[in-house]
Amino acid sequence: MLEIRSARKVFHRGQPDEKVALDGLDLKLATGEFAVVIGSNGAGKSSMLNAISGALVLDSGSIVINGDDVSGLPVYKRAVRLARVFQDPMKGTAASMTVAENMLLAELRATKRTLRQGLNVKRLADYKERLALLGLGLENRLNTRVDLLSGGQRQSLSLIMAVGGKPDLLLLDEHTAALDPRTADIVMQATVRAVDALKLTTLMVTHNMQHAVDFGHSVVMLDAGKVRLEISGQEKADVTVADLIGHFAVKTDRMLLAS
Ligand SMILES: Nc1ncnc2c1ncn2[C@@H]1O[C@H](COP(=O)(O)OP(=O)(O)OP(=O)(O)O)[C@@H](O)[C@H]1O
Repeated sequence: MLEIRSARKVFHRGQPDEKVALDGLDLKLATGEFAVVIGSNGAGKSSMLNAISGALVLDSGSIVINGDDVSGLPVYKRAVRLARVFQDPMKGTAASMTVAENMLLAELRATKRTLRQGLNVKRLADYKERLALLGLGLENRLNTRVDLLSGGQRQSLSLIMAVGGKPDLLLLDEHTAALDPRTADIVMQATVRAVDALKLTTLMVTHNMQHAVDFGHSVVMLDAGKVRLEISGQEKADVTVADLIGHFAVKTDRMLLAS
């Protein structure tokens, strides 16, 4: 369960370039809910994810995960409970380590164990099985350094590492945006399988309206640091790309009228 309560963040307060990134944002996600977050550039999507992960300290408001207020916790303490996959395939993995070593690191981080428990036969078999589900041949590259993988393979590995520890919350930050369409599709299918199988509470930010239509239980549209629209249930099942784009268009019309 995730609750964002009246989150507010202003950058460069009182200066000519003041920016209100989060303007009293409220959002509630039930355990196991998969919400897709959309919104125009500057709407506050990244700021919201950063506020959840602890990378951004709120001016006011709170972040509650499974009933615990984590607002005062630093990034590394929240990292035990949540996992994040970034747009940049370089961000989620350690380049100079092998695929297997990266998976071990992710496992140890999630289970709070020490590095003394190394790569054993059982672990390697488990990693192989999990990687095989991606259909990218990564299961045969356990000893390959990650910087030798393609962007798509690397991003897929980031996803597998992120979900391996069954986090309380999964944050997907435009995680398929830098991939070619076929690889993006593979990563999205793997995402949906993992989220469904592990019943992960998930927030996925995307600019891809087809993904917003096709995936998730709900769509949340941010605008100017607030939730502008929430669609779930039958309404979500029936929504089209044109409907979603229409909501962006209303804003544009409003802006034109105001100018
Ligand atoms: N570190 C920062 N310093 C100053 N302003 C910032 C900073 N981070 C974000 N902002 C501003 O806060 C607002 C929200 O930005 P944010 O990056 O959260 O939007 P976004 O919805 O993720 O946009 P995009 O789709 O372009 O990634 C914008 O006006 C942005 O310029």
